[in-house]
Amino acid sequence: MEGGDHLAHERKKAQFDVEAMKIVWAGSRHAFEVSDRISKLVASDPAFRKDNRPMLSRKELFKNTLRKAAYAWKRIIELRLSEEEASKLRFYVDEPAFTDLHWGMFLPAIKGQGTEEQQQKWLPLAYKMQIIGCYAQTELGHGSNSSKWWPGGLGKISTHAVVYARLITDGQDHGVHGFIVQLRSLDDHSPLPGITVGDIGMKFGNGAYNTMDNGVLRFDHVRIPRDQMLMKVSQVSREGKYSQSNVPRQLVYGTMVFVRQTIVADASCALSRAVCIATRYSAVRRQFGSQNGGPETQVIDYKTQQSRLFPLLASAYAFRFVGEWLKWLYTDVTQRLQANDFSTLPEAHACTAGLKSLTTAATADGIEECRKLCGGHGYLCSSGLPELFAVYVPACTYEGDNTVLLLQVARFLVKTLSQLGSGKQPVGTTAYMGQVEHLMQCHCNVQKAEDWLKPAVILEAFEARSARMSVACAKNLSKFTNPEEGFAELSGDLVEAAIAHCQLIIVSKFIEKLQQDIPGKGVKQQLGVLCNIYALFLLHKHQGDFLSTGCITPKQAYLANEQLRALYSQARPNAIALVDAFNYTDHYLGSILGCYDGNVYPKLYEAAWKDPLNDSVVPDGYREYIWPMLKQQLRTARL
Ligand SMILES: CCCCCCCC/C=C\CCCCC/C=C/C(=O)SCCNC(=O)CCNC(=O)[C@H](O)C(C)(C)COP(=O)(O)OP(=O)(O)OC[C@H]1O[C@@H](n2cnc3c(N)ncnc32)[C@H](O)[C@@H]1OP(=O)(O)O
Ligand SMILES: Cc1cc2nc3c(=O)[nH]c(=O)nc-3n(C[C@H](O)[C@H](O)[C@H](O)COP(=O)(O)OP(=O)(O)OC[C@H]3O[C@@H](n4cnc5c(N)ncnc54)[C@H](O)[C@@H]3O)c2cc1C
Repeated sequence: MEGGDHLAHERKKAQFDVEAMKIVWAGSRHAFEVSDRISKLVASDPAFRKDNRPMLSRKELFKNTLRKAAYAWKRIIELRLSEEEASKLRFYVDEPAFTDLHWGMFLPAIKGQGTEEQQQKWLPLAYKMQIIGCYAQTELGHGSNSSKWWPGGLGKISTHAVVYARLITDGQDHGVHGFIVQLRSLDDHSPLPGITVGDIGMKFGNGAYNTMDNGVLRFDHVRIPRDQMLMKVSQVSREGKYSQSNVPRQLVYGTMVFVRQTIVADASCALSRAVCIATRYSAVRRQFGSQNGGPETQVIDYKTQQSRLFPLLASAYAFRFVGEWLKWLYTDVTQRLQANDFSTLPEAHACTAGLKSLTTAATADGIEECRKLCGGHGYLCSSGLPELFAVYVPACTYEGDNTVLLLQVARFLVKTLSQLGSGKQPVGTTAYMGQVEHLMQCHCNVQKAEDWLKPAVILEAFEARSARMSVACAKNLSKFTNPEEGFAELSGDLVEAAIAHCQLIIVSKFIEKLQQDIPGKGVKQQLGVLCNIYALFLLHKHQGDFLSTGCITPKQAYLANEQLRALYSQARPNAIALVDAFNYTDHYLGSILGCYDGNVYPKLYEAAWKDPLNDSVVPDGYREYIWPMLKQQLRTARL
């Protein structure tokens, strides 16, 4: 079948209002309209073409990124785009670039840690891109005194950086502080005296993250003017005297709380993109299994395909909603900080760190699973999945290695439990710890599979599992005379307790979302199915935790799996419409397998001929290497 909508029959099966779901996914009608308009603007502009990326050399690739970034900036100015629209435009251009760090970390670091005066001086320059900045924290080796290594945008483009370094005055070390440092001349871009700077080299995957100039930086007797130390948290006077404002020192790391929150939202984008590709292709692809000469089975109808794909679809929605909530939490903590209320900072840190860890790990694994779900064609660059994986997978490492971040959550949990003894009632995401006595001995009362559809039943099982795992860690820790030694020894268990706590947060925020008024025929019902799939899939995957802590019985675990299978059947007719609700353009998806019309095979065939290897029938190198070999074989055969 040529042309037309090859997925039309699938779209007709939908049992809900897809247009209404698009608004839910976007977050609001306004967000949907902005996103829809800007994604189409980018998709229709040939300057933003991206299908040639895997074919380009590093130098060509990088120059191409600079061209796109400059052109994007020109369009932002010409069209007088708002900050929201400009950021959407960069998102849909879909190419990691120095601008991510300029807008995503350099500016927020100055806003969060600079004094009013410093903000007035630096922000206007940065907003107009008269200076370009990056965020330089990580070192080549351990410590904060070797060479900076990794910062994006540093290698070739940034004129300035927020550099994290130890502050020493009068021989006294005051720990790590942030400094604005000019790196390159604003006239000819050459490094300033005493500064060595360059790119750290090619990274994983062709194209992929190699559009970014991650860099190395060394200083040799470089003087930073005193007023370029970011002084909101602590100050050095003209006389060299060090003092601290009445705010927690942890605010120095505030930019990380902000960026981790954006990374959670980004996880839902990356995962939904992979899931959209795999779902559409699974409906297009047919394999054996037909009876009585009918059409072959669509692979999406195999239960095994559903049990791998639908939890990822549900996860994409779950991450979307927890990301929305995390944005609210971040806004709330920011407002409190402005009013000198620092009480919720530890929770905001634990939530952003833990959810960043969980969502990026699941998304990276999920993209790879989607590649496998597409069979052999998933391995082609034209499927879009190899590049998506290569670009995405460092999210498990940047902004804090995922294991290190879970250990931060574990510390927060242990501290919360230890404060129960002194009567401090936990609030927010740890409020359930207040019922620890009940959660330690409660029994799940599921008797039939449908009982697992009750939100209160699911919540109690997840709360009991998390509380019991944290309490077990706390009890074991108390056996050590040296707490740090105990923490190191038990770090494996602590990480698992942190995962249980963060999974509870995601499940509970999905359930809370369903308690809101959600307009649109059948929309809430479909989200209910996805919420249950997400929760029961986690329960099934981690049933060892639930069983070993005595939260559920083996029979109840069996019933949860039975209910999960029934939920997959309910999701099946809606699968294509649920991915259509992401409203992705074919340009953004960048995948032949995931194209909206499902006309996959002619497009794959056509794309193959565009590969540079097919420019000539006989390849370069034939005369030089193949022809002599063939002749040699001929002689050997004659002998
Ligand atoms: C940028 C673009 C954004 C857009 C994103 C969407 C699109 C994404 C796509 C592409 C863009 C990719 C961009 C990637 C950019 C990457 C940047 C980086 O990687 S920057 C470097 C980040 N580095 C880390 O995260 C290191 C991890 N380590 C830590 O976080 C450590 O905690 C530490 C901050 C280095 C401090 O270590 P230290 O040993 O000194 O102290 P700790 O014991 O860990 O902590 C002491 C107390 O402080 C509390 N704490 C720690 N961190 C924070 C924080 N951030 N906020 C608040 N509080 C914090 C900790 O809990 C301890 O508290 P107590 O126990 O004492 O109460
Ligand atoms: C693509 C990319 C972009 C980046 N961009 C930036 C940027 O713009 N600016 C910037 O400053 N940095 C950037 N980084 C650096 C990034 O933040 C660090 O790589 C990250 O924080 C991890 O630190 P590390 O590389 O030192 O890993 P390590 O800490 O050396 O980790 C190595 C291993 O040790 C384990 N480990 C480490 N510490 C502990 C512990 N305490 N307990 C148990 N296990 C532990 C980890 O789990 C990991 O398995 C970027 C990195 C990447 C890959």
